[in-house]
Amino acid sequence: MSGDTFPAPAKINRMLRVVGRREDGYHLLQTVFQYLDLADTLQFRSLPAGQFRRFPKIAQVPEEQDLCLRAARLLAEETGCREGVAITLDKTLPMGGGLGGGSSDAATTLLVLNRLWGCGLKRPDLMELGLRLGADVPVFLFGRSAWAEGIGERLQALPELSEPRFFLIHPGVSVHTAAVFQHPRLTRRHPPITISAFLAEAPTNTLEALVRQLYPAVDECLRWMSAAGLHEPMLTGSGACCFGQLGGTVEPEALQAELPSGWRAWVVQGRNIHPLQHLVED
Ligand SMILES: C[C@@](CO)(OP(=O)(O)O)[C@H](O)COP(=O)(O)OP(=O)(O)OC[C@H]1O[C@@H](n2ccc(N)nc2=O)[C@H](O)[C@@H]1O
Ligand SMILES: Nc1ncnc2c1ncn2[C@@H]1O[C@H](COP(=O)(O)OP(=O)(O)O)[C@@H](O)[C@H]1O
Repeated sequence: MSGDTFPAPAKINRMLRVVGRREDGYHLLQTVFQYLDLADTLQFRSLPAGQFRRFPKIAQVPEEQDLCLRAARLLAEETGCREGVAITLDKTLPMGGGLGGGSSDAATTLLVLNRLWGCGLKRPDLMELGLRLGADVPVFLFGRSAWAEGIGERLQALPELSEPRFFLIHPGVSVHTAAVFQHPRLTRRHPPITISAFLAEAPTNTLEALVRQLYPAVDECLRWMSAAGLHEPMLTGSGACCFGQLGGTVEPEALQAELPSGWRAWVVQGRNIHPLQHLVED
C-alpha cells in the first residue's frame, strides 16, 4: 500500500436542516450525505517514529493545522503505534467549498494508516477518532451515503438515494463555516422531518438563505443555475459550492463554455459507496 495513491472523495449535502443547538454551541442537524466521484488524492511514505510531514506546501493550511497530519498523529497517539509518515496531498477540492475536502483527507488518512500500521481499529473506532477532528469526518469513514442527525455523527445508511449526474459550481468565494453557524440571523429551530418526507419532497438547505445574503456570489450562482435549466439547484453544506441535477436538454459542455470568469465547474456523479469502504472491518 505504501506508494499507492488513495482517493479522498467530496461529499454533498442533498438536504440540510438546522434543528437545534447544543450547549457547547454546536448545531444539531438533519442532513443527507452523498459522495461524489470528484476527489483529492493522497500518497503515504513511512518515516521514523514521531515524524509527520505533508507535501506540498499549502499556503492556507500550515502543516500543524493540516487535518491529514492531525489524523495521523491522533491515530499514533491513540494506538501507541511508534510510526511516522510523509503524506503527499494532491488537492482538487476547493477549500471552504462545502465539499468536506479537509474532512475527507483526514478520513482517508485514518483508513489507510490503520491498515499500513496494522493498528487493527474497526469502523466504529475510526469514526469516534474522526469525530474528534471535525463533525464531517465520520461520514467519510461510514462508507455509505447516509441520513445524519446530531452534529452529523449519528448515521444511518440511505441506499435508496438516487445517484444522479450533477453540474457542480464553485463561485470563487470561500465560506467561513463557523461564521455562518454563529451568525445572529441564522434560523436554528426548523422542525425535524422524517426520511420518507425527505424522499417525497423537494430538498432544501436551511443555511442557504443566510449564505446567499452574506455571499452575493453564491446568490448569483444559484440564479445562474436556475436560468440554465439545472434541476433543483442547491447549496452544499455551508457552501460555497452549489450543485444542480443534469438531465433533459441541458448540455454540460455548453454550460462550461458560458461559465462566468472566476467560477469553476465540474460534471460529477453521486455515489452511494465510498471508494475505500473495504479498507476497514465493520
Ligand atoms: C456544514 C457542514 C455540513 O456537512 O459542512 P461544510 O459546509 O463545512 O462542508 C458540516 O456540518 C460542518 O462540518 P465541519 O466542516 O467538519 O465542521 P467543524 O470543523 O466540526 O466545525 C466548524 C465550526 O462550525 C460550527 N458548527 C459545525 C458543525 C455543526 N453541526 N454545528 C456548528 O455549529 C462550529 O462553530 C465549529 O466551530
Ligand atoms: N487537508 C486539508 N485540506 C483542506 N482544508 C484543510 C485541510 N486541513 C485543514 N483544513 C482547513 O479546513 C477548512 C475547511 O476546508 P474543507 O474541508 O475543504 O471545506 P468545507 O468544510 O467547507 O467542506 C479549510 O479552510 C482549511 O483551513
